[in-house]
Formats: sequence, C-alpha cells, structure tokens
Amino acid sequence: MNMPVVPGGLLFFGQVLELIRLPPWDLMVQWMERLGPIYRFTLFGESCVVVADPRLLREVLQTSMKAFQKDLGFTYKPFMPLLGTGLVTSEGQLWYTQRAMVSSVFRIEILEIIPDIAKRAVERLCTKLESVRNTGQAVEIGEMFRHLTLQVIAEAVLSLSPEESDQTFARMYLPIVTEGNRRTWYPHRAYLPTPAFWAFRKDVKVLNDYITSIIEKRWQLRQCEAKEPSHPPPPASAASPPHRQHDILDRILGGVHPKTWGSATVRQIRDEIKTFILAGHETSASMLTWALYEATQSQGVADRVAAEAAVVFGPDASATTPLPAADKLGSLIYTQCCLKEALRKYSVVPIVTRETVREVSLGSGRYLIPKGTRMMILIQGVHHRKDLWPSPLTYLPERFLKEGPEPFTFLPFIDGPRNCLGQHLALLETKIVLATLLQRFRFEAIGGERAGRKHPSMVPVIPDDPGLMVVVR
Ligand code: HEM
Repeated sequence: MNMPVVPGGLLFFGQVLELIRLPPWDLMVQWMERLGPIYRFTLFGESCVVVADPRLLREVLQTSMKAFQKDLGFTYKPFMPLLGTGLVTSEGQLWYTQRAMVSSVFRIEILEIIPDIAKRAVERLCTKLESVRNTGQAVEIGEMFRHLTLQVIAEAVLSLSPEESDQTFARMYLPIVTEGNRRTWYPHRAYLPTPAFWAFRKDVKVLNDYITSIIEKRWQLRQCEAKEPSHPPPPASAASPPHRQHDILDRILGGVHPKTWGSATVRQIRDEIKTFILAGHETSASMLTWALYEATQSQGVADRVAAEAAVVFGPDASATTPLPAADKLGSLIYTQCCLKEALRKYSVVPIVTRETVREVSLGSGRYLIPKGTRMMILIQGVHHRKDLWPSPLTYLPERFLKEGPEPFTFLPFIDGPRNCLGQHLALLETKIVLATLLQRFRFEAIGGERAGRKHPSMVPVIPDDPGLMVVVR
C-alpha cells in the first residue's frame, strides 16, 4: 500500500492493546503526527488505513466515493437496531431515493419552524436555571442540553410535547443508546443472553411499536383531512398533537403515494425517524456543552456572545419577547463561530469509517488500497493539524470570522454527497440556545482543569464523568 505503518503490535491482534488505553482517536492523532496524514495499522488481522489529508479525503468522500461504503459490521453495528435502513446506514439506490426525498425538508423547509421550537426549549431551560441561580448549587449542564436537543428534534420530527419527549420518549430511547454505547466497547454484550440483552430487545420493540403507531395514525389522519378538509380534529394524542405543525413526519408522508403505502413503507419511515433522532440530539448537545465550557474559561468570549445576543434579541429580551426574523438571526455570527470552533477543537465526532468495495487508487496512483480495507477518516486529525489550523489546541472562535475554511479542512459534518443532513438545523438551534443562555446568565465551571477533560470512550465526545458541572449566576 506504499504508506507508513504503525510499528510494533501483536501478531493478529495488531495495535488493539494500545488503542484501548487512550481515547483511540487521540492515539491516532499522535500516530499521524509521527507518520504523516496517511498510514496504516492492524486490528484483529485486518488492515486499517487512517487518512487525515484534505486532498485524499476529497477523493474518499467525493470523487471516488462509489468505491467506499459505510462500515456497518464495525462502527455502526451496535446502533443498527436504532438506525436500521435509515439514511445514515443505507447505501445505493435506497440511500439516493431517501436522501432526495428529505433533502429539501432539512435544508430549507424545516428551518422555518426550528427557531420557535428552540426558543421554547431554551426558555424551559432558563426556568430551570433560574431556580438554582445564585444558590451555589451545581448542575450538570450536559444532561440538560441532551434533554433540550431531544425535545427540539422530537418536536421538529413528530410534534412531540416536551413532556412526551422527556418522559415517554427519553425513557424508551435513552436506555437503547446507553446499551449501544456499551456494546461498542464490549461487543460480546450483543450475543450473551444476559438480562441486559433481553432488556435491549424489549426496549427496541417498544420504541418501534410506539413510532409505528404514530406513523400509522398520522397517515390515517392525513387521509381523512385530504378527503374532508373541514373534518373536526381528533382528540389530542401523539399521532395528532394539539399543536401539530407541519413537522418532518407530515412532510415525509406528504411525499408518499397511497398506492405505495404498506408495512415496508412504514418500516422505512420508522427507521428514518429513529435515525434523525439518534443523529440529531447527542451531537448537538455535545457541541453546546463544549461551547459553553469554553465560555466559562474566557469572560471575553462569554461577553462577546452576550453583547451580540443583546443586539439581535433586544437588550431586555425575555421569555415573552418574540424572536427576530430569520435574516436577523443570521447576525449571530460570533456565536456561530464559537460553536464551529467547539466542533473543531473537540471534534464531537472524531472519526468516521468506511470500507472499500473494490480496489481503489488514491493520490494519483500513489496509494493502492485493496478491496475490503477499513478506511478511517480521522476528523480530529484534520482539525488538529498545525499546518491547517495554527495553535490547534487553542480555542479561537475568530478563526471562523475569516473567509474559508479551505475545502475538506473543517469536517465536523464531513463533506461531499453524504455530508450531514442536519447541519443547518443543528447550528441554527444551538446558536439560539447559546446566545440566550449567555445573555441571561453567567456560568462557572467547577472541578478545575478536570472539567474540560474528554470522556475516554464516548462518541459524540463529551466531558468525562461527572460531566460539565456549573454554578449559575
Ligand atoms: C453538531 C451536530 C452534528 C454533528 C457533529 C453531526 C455529524 C455528522 C457526521 C460526521 C455525519 C457523517 C457520518 C458518516 O459518514 O458515517 C453525519 C451524517 C448525518 N447526520 Fe449529522 N451531525 C449533527 C447533527 C445532526 C442533526 C441535528 C441531524 C438531524 C436529523 C443529523 C442527521 C444526519 C443524517 C441523516 C446523516 C446521514 C446523511 C447521509 O448519509 O446521507 N445530524 N452527521
């Protein structure tokens, strides 16, 4: 393969012992600093190629993308019961059709309702924070952000109320995510018939039944509405929420022809919905957590966000102040830079993997990669390269005030045709939240230097236990 190889390692097992000691992506970045932006190592007898070079990544993610597929047997395996054949994990024609169907919903249509949903969610959080303000009581803000982002995505996708999101949905959903994370590091948990194994199966079934029932009832409701537009609304339920807006489910159902309606369509929509919710809340919560952490470390950053918020929301903005028009929200420029810099410095998703489906040559024939090779796109490596990002470990939101960045050098949402569908939603939602919080409160992180330490194994990357504890003033 004509590229540097990580030295040492055990026969067959390769570098596995080294990789479980440090956060593996931190170690891979150290290897990158020694060996360069493309190298390989061995894991359980398989060759893994790590890439952190923008030009080569353009080939992997764009120009030669057909030679690569998602690595379903490895990275995504523990989450397959949630992701199914949704957008993140589908391939070929199915991916193409589904992506075409929801692209404009995520890029344009849904963005109209996100600011109001985010505003309501952050106001609920402000009420909770008011109750601990100046008491000296510390709260774990990361957990609060996870609830907030789950409420936002659950309302945008299914019009769920915050209570349904926190109580019914979070209770069904979060144990599955927790077990999925455990299975990433202890894959045997997916095979041994322990109580956790059976609980996981039951949790997945309950969640599937719940979402299927919402989809089927909503479909029937839409059919009635189409036949009889003045039909009195049915009693409020998850299928017909009291304040049902034109949510993502409605927009997807609007594109389904009655002739194609059936259990296969329902299953596919169910997998898409589970995918949007999984892909769309922990990542955004992690970005918010790190951006807030950095604001606790620099009063200058916190004050600048607060000043920008005062201009955009009004100096005395409160729960009842309506949000300004969408174009004015675009003026939260520095706030957005803070979020982007958090994505760069902490690389919330530090790595994504692919597998070659045929032999492929990269770098104008310099590297010949055999079929079946695992490709590791080292996002954190690209974000921490000193030649691309001077002083890479320093948090400098101003970097994003300039033109750029150069293509394939800023990859929190990757790039190319399979880039993140929810990136605009995520940045819009979180800039409203961050600006509101820093305008109204001052936060102090407790725990000293430990507060900024990354959890060694969780993806998206979050602070290490006990999370980001803050006192509110
Ligand atoms: C800070 C927030 C987010 C980050 C860092 C993030 C990151 C990513 C990354 C790295 C990928 C590529 C995964 C791969 O290639 O294997 C991805 C794909 C995806 N993301 Fe996000 N994401 C975020 C928010 C969201 C939100 C809010 C949604 C909303 C539903 C979302 C939906 C998706 C979907 C559907 C895909 C698959 C796209 C495709 O393959 O066509 N993401 N995201």
